[in-house]
Amino acid sequence: MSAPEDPSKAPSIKVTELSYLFPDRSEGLHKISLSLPPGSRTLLIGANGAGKTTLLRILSGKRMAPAKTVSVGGMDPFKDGLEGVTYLGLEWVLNPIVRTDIGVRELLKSVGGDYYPERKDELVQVLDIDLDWRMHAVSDGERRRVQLAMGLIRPWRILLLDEITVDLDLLSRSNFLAFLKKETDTRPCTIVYATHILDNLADWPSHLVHMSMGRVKEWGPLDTFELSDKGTSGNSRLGELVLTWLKDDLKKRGPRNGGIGSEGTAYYAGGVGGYGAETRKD
Ligand SMILES: Nc1ncnc2c1ncn2[C@@H]1O[C@H](COP(=O)(O)OP(=O)(O)OP(=O)(O)O)[C@@H](O)[C@H]1O
Repeated sequence: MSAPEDPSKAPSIKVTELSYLFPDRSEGLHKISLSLPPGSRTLLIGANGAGKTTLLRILSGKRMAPAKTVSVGGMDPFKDGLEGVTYLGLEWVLNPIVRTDIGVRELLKSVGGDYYPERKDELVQVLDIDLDWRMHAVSDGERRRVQLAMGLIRPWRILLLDEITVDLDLLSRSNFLAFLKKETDTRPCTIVYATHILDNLADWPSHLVHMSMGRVKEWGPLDTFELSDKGTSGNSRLGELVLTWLKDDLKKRGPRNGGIGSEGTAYYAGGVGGYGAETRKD
């Protein structure tokens, strides 16, 4: 067994005045600055469309940022094609191989399971995976657990997670988050996790980043945020804080489509061609 590595040697993430235009010239990110220390676990929070995926894709080197605006472990992720950065997002989730008639053992082997047998065994246990499953015959959540094991077997230095835990049941997700926390505590690695699900997350992050409309509105270590007194547990206090952020962001953004909804359009009861989810009983 190799000697344990020093967690303090983890890479940091530094973003300086980063603005980003999409190919259609619309603005994706506006003057973002962040400094996430080695070994940090950052929660990236913001409404749909806030810019979380855009930022994560830049950090992973999948999109090019202007020179000197992004440094991951001292390198430019796009130019230097970073070794050790794992980005797990939608494209990765949609990889069709995980829907074919293939066994879990074979899949895990194909992503380095034999090179990292201890990590493989730990992930199989943490994610409660049956090595005899065949991927065309598992549930969505079981498939996602296998995918997570596949993505995490190689010992990454930076992990960028773009809400890929939605299919996990509460216990699997909780075990998974505990595993990630242990990783940052015991080896040099740093995590940024974009999520809308705050269950069991109160004690997880070291840092919070709040994004809205392509900007970072506030960020910093968790203990610098004032958590609401309304919730009794840490979980609901984090939830209250995020709810306040999102309501405020929505108010600042204003209604879409010139506010036609506020002029009486029936969104739910009947909605578009009776597609609405709510049923009026009167
Ligand atoms: N290729 C593109 N060209 C133009 N605009 C885009 C492109 N991709 C995304 N956008 C827009 O940029 C904004 C930010 O998108 P992004 O995917 O980063 O949001 P997000 O915070 O990850 O949202 P979600 O929580 O829904 O995943 C959205 O308004 C989206 O419509």
